[in-house]
Amino acid sequence: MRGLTKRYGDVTAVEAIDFDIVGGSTTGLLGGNGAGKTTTIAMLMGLVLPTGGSISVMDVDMLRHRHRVLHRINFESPYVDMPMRLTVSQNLTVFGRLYGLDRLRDRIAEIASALDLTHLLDRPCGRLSAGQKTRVSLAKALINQPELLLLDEPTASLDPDTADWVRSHLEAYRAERGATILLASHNMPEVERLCDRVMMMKEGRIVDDGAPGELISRYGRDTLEDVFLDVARGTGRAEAGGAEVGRAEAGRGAIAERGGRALQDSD
Ligand SMILES: Nc1ncnc2c1ncn2[C@@H]1O[C@H](COP(=O)(O)OP(=O)(O)OP(=O)(O)O)[C@@H](O)[C@H]1O
Repeated sequence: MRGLTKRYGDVTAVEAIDFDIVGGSTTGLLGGNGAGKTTTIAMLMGLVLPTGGSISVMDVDMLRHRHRVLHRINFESPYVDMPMRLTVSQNLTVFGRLYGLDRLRDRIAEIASALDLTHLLDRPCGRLSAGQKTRVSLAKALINQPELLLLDEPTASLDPDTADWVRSHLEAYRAERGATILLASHNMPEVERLCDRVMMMKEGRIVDDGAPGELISRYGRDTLEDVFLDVARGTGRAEAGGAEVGRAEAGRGAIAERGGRALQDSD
């Protein structure tokens, strides 16, 4: 993404953000409510048109030719319901056809088995529990074996056991397929576990960027949750003038530098 901006009338949801994501990595997008995470992901998928800037996914200009790459991408969010009256099987069939998959019956049987959904295939999606719905959403998100998987709070409202199960499945999928994952989450232990790198968003900007361990040490904290609170509240070592320290420690190129500048600007 380069200079990516989204304005809704007077509200600037995302402001001139730039980032690259390395193939095969899992990147976390963190930020408080309204920071711009969902808008960023929606622009990546082409669901929301940016006000300015550019997006390239797997060398395809998403704003001009997204149809060339959408079949290699998928998305999951518990906030997006599947059609309620269709059964699990019907829903997966619809999405599988949208992706133009061959041998769709076999693929549905395979993914249903992997996600423990076989006994639910004939049940309408509106009659599933939250955890079951999440497993169906995940099946939909993986049906085309995406190379880029976009996840918006994939474990929100799940019990700890089901959430752990979903995380393990995501880890296994990434390891097996070498997939690239972008994950917006408010769950810090989840981000620490899954992500190689974290981008911190605040008021539409990326204000810091690094591996979870790097951010924790840069802010002089014990957990990513503490770092999150520092960024959200504008407190802590890096926010209180540590941007230079952050840059020097990071020394990891343009994005970390931009994070530092954004912090200085907001100071
Ligand atoms: N369709 C819309 N029309 C107007 N404003 C919008 C619209 N969608 C989002 N916004 C605004 O854009 C900003 C960013 O919202 P966004 O949903 O991207 O944040 P978020 O980081 O995903 O938040 P959350 O963690 O609460 O889901 C917010 O101020 C929000 O009110």
